[in-house]
Amino acid sequence: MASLVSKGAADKGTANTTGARHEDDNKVTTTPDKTVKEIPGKGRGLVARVDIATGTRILCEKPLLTVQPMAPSEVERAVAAKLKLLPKTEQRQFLSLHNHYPGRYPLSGIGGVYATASLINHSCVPNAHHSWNRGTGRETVHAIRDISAGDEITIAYDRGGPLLGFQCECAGGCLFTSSSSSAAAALLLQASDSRRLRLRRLDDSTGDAGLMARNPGKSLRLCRALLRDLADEFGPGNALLARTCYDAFQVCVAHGDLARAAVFARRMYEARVVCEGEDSPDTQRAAALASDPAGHAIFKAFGSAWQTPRDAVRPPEQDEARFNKWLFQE
Ligand SMILES: C[S@@+](CC[C@H](N)C(=O)[O-])C[C@H]1O[C@@H](n2cnc3c(N)ncnc32)[C@H](O)[C@@H]1O
Repeated sequence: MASLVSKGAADKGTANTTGARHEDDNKVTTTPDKTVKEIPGKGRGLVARVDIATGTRILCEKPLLTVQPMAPSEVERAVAAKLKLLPKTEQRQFLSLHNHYPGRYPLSGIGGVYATASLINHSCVPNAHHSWNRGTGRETVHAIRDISAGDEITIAYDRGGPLLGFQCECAGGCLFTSSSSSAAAALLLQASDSRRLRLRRLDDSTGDAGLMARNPGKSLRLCRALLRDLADEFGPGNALLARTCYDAFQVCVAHGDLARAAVFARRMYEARVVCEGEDSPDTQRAAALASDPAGHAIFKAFGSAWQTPRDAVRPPEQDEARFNKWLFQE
């Protein structure tokens, strides 16, 4: 979409892997920009060999194999059958991946089955984001922070906590918790911890359709608080940020406010470009909504009390304080 400022993979050039070359085309885990290394406490991990700028596509990979959804007891058999059909090198790659349930499910305990993406370890403060591109049928990994040569490339497996199923050794918040004794680190941790608690609470309430209908002003204020915390905690390109922009978009569009809805859709687009790339269906949908917010199914669903045209006059975006006052109706 020409009118939007692209900050994504297509424009970034420091690392040499781009969407143009698919990783599965050569099935190597060491490329000019990244390699596999032993990481203390985590097994193998993926490490950058060059500086990688935010928004760069690090990986674009087809699964080694896929199985249709079925009962858990049948998955083991289906995986075994598919595995037999793969070339020997790929069978070996598959079997070398980490198994979460080695005794019980020797094959299906190996979760995501990608030759390279499956080697990326978790961090509570990740520098990359992984997502499934349903349009191309590939898993993509994008840098969501600038990554320096020698840094481990990490993703967030989930929202952290006990669900991970292993003792997290990442250099993010949880490391501070377990081993840091410095006062500065303790302060950082405290700020980050309370932000994360707030994040979870806010995240649970921002998508509440009842609140959007009854009290859109409050809904928007919750989105504002969440967006601020998300940017502080995870940087500019994260999927939660895109989702929160979508919540704010919905609040506005459901009450007929196309001017603000268009701004939130554009921000959602910008966040998605960074973490998923231009070819992601969700990025493309965000771009379409930014051009035509009224095309959304819930346009004016809760009335038209906030009605504005898409191109209504607004403060200049460079004047951040004034612009945000307008955007969040403060
Ligand atoms: C998808 S695999 C990642 C590659 C794995 N390190 C390997 O050598 O195959 C996931 C497993 O890696 C390990 N792991 C990933 N992130 C970790 C972390 N932050 N701390 C400790 N172990 C981690 C855990 O054993 C986890 O079950």
